[in-house]
Amino acid sequence: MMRTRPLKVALLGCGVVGSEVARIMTTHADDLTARIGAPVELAGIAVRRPSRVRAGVPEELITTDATALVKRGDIDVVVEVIGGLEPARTLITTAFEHGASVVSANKALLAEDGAALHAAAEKHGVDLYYEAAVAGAIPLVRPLRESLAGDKVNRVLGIVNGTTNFILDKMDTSGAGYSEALDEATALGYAEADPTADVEGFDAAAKAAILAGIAFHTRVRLDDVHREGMTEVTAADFASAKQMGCTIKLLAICERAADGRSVTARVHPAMIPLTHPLASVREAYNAVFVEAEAAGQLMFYGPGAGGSPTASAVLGDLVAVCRNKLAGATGPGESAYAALPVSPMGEVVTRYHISLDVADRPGVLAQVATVFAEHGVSIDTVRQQGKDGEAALVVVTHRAADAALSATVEALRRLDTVRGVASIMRVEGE
Ligand SMILES: NC(=O)c1ccc[n+]([C@@H]2O[C@H](COP(=O)([O-])OP(=O)(O)OC[C@H]3O[C@@H](n4cnc5c(N)ncnc54)[C@H](O)[C@@H]3O)[C@@H](O)[C@H]2O)c1
Ligand SMILES: N[C@@H](CCO)C(=O)O
Ligand code: NA
Repeated sequence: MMRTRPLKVALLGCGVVGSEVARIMTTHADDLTARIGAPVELAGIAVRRPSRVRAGVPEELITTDATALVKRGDIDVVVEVIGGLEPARTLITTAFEHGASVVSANKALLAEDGAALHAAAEKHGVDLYYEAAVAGAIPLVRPLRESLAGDKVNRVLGIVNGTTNFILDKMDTSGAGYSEALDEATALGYAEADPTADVEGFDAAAKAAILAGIAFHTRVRLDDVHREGMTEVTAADFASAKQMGCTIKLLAICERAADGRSVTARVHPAMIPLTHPLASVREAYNAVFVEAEAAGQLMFYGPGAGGSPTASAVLGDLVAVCRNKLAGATGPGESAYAALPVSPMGEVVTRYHISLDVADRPGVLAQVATVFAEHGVSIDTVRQQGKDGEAALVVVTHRAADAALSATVEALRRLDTVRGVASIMRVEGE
């Protein structure tokens, strides 16, 4: 039966995502009402700069006092699309204290403080939903939290940052250098004025922390995620990748250890074979593989950023939390009962592609091979190309602990016959 008293929604932030949320709430009001079972009313929109013209956004709803809006007492749901840690954290907590459920797109905050926010939501009997925080429009948080709640997820591997995928794709397909590709990403509106969070891997690491936490029923924070950005990937790395039948992607990888007793989460550039489905994820798209014991391998693909796709995920959450409100219930909260330790990067088992500039004389290859053997790292392939008394030596290893692989590289750097390490890249997806 349809309820006539509307559910009241407060929107915090009216930028790229918020303005699309307001637009869709207005244009699709009838459908949203039918799907929820009650009308939803945009009761207020908190902004920082009220003078900015926002096409289609009802002017009378605009306020600069976000705190007063969430404290009003008649708000059923707060949609937080401001971003950053503060004031978002305090506003969300205040919303819970005043009985409102919260829908947020804020991966930085959730990766930093998810546990405390979930606890606060639970204490006040309200929901905290955040599908938009990971991979934009792609349904991933709720499939992991709900659809796969009966399975055992062993691995989540994917491209979760659109800006960096766009840059790497340009470098691969057009031979552009990093800064040229970044300029194009900025001109097209993918990269922000300060692209640090994207290119240094912070954005992807926050998403990896959220995904690992849900997938492994374990608390994983941003600090637990090993993070390497993509600013040092060069055209030479792409040339090496091509020779191996690979491309380079910035990957987020969350894994359960083989013995099941610990987990790892990491973000770094890696070579993947061109035959791997992630290799064909182009431009600013995202794609995530989930490997679960019973389900096998699942792939989620789609637009991971942008106002309208991200608003789609926010609206999906809004419908869900409104339905819960009407039912007098809440959806699933934090599930961290497994409490598995998060192992450091050194314990991750992976493969390296190492390109060395060496002296081209007898015994050098044997010397290099000895360093690998001394660190217990087994070599898969070696390729050598000589020119003018120097040679480029490309070694691809078998799987070994990351600590042993990086110690091998350090020892190689100390050899007189090794003139330089031209590129080191992990190899994934095989
Ligand atoms: N843009 C995307 O593609 C995308 C995708 C997924 C998730 N997100 C997340 O969505 C959130 C919003 O992102 P965005 O791209 O819309 O950012 P944005 O910068 O375009 O919008 C944020 C808005 O919040 C306003 N704001 C700042 N402080 C405020 C305050 N105290 N009160 C009210 N308003 C305030 C800003 O003026 C700005 O207009 C972030 O958490 C972001 O990580 C964005
Ligand atoms: N800056 C992010 C936005 C989506 O979280 C990206 O490029 O993917
Ligand atoms: Na999503």
